[in-house]
Amino acid sequence: MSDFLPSTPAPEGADDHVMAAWLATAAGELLVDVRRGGLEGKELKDAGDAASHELLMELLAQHRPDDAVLSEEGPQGGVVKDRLSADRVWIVDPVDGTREFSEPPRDDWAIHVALWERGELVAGAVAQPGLGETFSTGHPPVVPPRAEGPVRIVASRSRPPAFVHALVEHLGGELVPMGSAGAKVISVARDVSDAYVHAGGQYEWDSAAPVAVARAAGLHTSRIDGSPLVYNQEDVWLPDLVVCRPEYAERILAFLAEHGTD
Ligand SMILES: Nc1ncnc2c1ncn2[C@@H]1O[C@H](COP(=O)(O)O)[C@@H](OP(=O)(O)O)[C@H]1O
Ligand SMILES: [Mg+2]
Repeated sequence: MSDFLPSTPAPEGADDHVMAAWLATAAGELLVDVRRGGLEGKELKDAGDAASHELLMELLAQHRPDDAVLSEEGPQGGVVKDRLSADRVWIVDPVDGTREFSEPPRDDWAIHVALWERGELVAGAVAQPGLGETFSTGHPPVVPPRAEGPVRIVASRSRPPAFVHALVEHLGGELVPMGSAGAKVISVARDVSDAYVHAGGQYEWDSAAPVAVARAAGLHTSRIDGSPLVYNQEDVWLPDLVVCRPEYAERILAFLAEHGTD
C-alpha cells in the first residue's frame, strides 16, 4: 500500500465522471511530489510511471473492485482481470508525456483515466498538473471562440510525423510542437491549437481519456481515415488519430485521404 493520501478524500458515492477526475487528479498530486524528489532522467521517468500506476491500481481496486483495468504500466500489457470479457474497463496512462515529465518545468505531461463500457468510452479525465487543472467528461471544457490567425497544428515534439509538415503547408498554418497526447488533445479544447494529427504509432491508453474529454467538449475525433476510434480491442495498438475543431475536420481528412501519411 502506498502511504500517499490525495488532498481530497474519495468522493462519497461518486459517479464515474467524478471518479475519473478524482483518480487522475490524485495521481497528478503524487507525480508532482515525485518530480520534486531530486531524481532525474530515466530514474525520474521510471519512478513517476511506477508510483502513479501503483496508486491508480490501488484506488481502482478500492473504489471500483468489479471493473477490469488496462494500464500502460501494468503486467501483461497492463491487463488486470479479463478485460475482453468485462463490461467495464478502465483504460489508464499513469504518465503520458513521460519524456516531458522528466524535464521540469515543462507542463506538457498528463495523467489519463478513461472508462470504457460495453463498446463506448463513457467517462474520462485528463489531469495536467503543470496547468493545475483536470479536464473531464463530468464538466467538459467549454471550447472558446477561435483566436484569429493561421491554423495551428499540434504534433509530437520529439517525433512529429513527416506528413504533418506537408499538412501545415497545405493549410497555410503553423506547427505547434508539444509533448503528451493528452496535453495535445487538451490544447485543442483550450484554443492553444486547432488540430492534433498523429500517425505511426500509439496505444489505446495514449488517447482513450483525452478522446472521451474531446468528444464531451464537442470536438471532432477519428482515425486519420475518418473511421471511429475504437477501444478495448484485443490488440491495443491504435496508431493514428485526428482531434480538431469540427470546422477543420473535412479539410484535414481530405488532405490525408489524398496524400496519405508516408
Ligand atoms: N510512434 C510511436 N509508437 C509508440 N508510441 C508512440 C509513438 N508516438 C507517440 N507515442 C506515444 O504517444 C504519447 C505521446 O507522444 P508524443 O509526446 O511524442 O506526442 C507518448 O506516450 P507515453 O509518454 O505515455 O509513453 C508516446 O510514447
Ligand atoms: Mg502515453
